[in-house]
Amino acid sequence: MELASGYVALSRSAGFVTSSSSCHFPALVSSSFSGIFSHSSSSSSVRCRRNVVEILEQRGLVESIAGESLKKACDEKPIKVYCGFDPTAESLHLGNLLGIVVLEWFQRCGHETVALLGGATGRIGDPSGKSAERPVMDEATIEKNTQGIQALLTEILQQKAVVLNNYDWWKEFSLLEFLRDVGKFARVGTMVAKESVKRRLALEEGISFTEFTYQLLQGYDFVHLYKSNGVSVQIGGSDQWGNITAGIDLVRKLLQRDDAYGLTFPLLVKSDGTKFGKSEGGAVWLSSKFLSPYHFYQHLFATPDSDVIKMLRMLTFVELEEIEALEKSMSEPGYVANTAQRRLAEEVTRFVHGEDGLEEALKVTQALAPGSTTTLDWTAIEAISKDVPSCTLDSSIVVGPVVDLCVSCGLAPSKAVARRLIKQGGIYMNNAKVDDERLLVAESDIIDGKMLLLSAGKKNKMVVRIG
Ligand SMILES: Nc1ncnc2c1ncn2[C@@H]1O[C@H](COP(=O)(O)OP(=O)(O)OP(=O)(O)O)[C@@H](O)[C@H]1O
Ligand SMILES: N[C@@H](Cc1ccc(O)cc1)C(=O)O
Repeated sequence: MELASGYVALSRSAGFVTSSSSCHFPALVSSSFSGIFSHSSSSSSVRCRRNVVEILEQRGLVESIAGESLKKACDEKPIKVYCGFDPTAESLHLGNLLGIVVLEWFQRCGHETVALLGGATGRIGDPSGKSAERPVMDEATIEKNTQGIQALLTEILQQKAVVLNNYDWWKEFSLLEFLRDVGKFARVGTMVAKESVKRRLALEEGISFTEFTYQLLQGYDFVHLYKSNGVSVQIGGSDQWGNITAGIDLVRKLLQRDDAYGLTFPLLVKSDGTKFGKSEGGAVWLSSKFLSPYHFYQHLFATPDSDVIKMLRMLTFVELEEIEALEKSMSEPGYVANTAQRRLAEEVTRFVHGEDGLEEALKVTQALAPGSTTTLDWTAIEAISKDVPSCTLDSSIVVGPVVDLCVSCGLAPSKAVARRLIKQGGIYMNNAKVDDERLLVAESDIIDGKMLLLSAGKKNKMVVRIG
């Protein structure tokens, strides 16, 4: 593992550090940080008085630490920590959520956080963890992606984090200034030895000068944030180690300060060992524009038993004792299947999509459960319509024989099939079984005059909107 010279990499595994409940930064408790050291009413959102690094270690959220005294520094006074996000897509995904969760832990322990948008670095492309050059993004895409990610970070972190964009300082930095003020302090030998560069140099394609310089851009961000915002800690996924230590080196050389630290967390992987990302397809997007809260909830609900406890530790703020009790109960008789998954899905959906998003996810889950008889209202159907096929029909077509409607909305290929399905008890309107093939759909069946839900069998659904 590469090290920023003079720094120690402390690899941790989850769960072996004993907890300390001593109160930190006592002088601040009663003033600007009042309220931080208390338990909130919900057991799932605990404001803690413990050392944030210890908490992260116990939850399996520490891969390596650069800087022996980080833990002590976190005890002494509130510090500022940052995590960067390059705008490589319009939304972040479940893997990126770890960085947000770690920032939130720092917040909850009384520290301050900065979420950095990589408006500049996104134009260069981080070679970390990549086996080929990143495609150059056009300005419009970078702008759209930056806005999408900014909105997401602000929403999830509820305006508690300061959100900055590194384009704001890079756009005014001339090449000459960069080479003289930053480049002069960077050693090519150290840069070439970074894992991200070594791996690419070993391949035929090699690495462009542009991506080779990426570590200096991220490194200088740390210098800038240290100088102008007092940020002394950078966090990131384990693949960010080289960039983070590059920043610590630059802080030492440019600012003659040795109190900059780094902390990396392990990459979140699926049960098959592949990482939650966006290249491998099926990204679990955090933005509801790309994945509805219902589908997001369902992804988490589908976590296998073998991973659910680890995910609860890493992705939620549920207390460890509660998670341990849940783990124990899973092997006991009487355990209701998926209790742990339900808790995971609820907690993470609430964190990402808020109470309203969770409510929507639960409503749709309930309404779409095979054979559900949930009474539907307009908001439930509206929520469902994001997740099941829908069509728009004139009310004159909707009102009339249900058999006709089954055909006109595309749920059944013919009236004969629709009749047979009704005889078999397989057609539902607004989750109520249709038991007479002669049934006429009335105006009153159209919920709020806007839509109705038809189902054929347990899984085939169609939202019919009135156009
Ligand atoms: N599964 C993950 N677990 C933890 N952190 C992750 C995960 N995936 C990405 N990250 C963090 O988010 C940063 C940005 O991710 P990056 O854009 O490099 O790749 P990605 O979004 O995972 O996409 P891809 O799937 O294309 O590799 C990474 O450097 C990494 O630190
Ligand atoms: N390199 C990080 C993003 C980042 C950008 C700038 C920074 O200063 C820090 C982090 C990534 O790929 O996700």
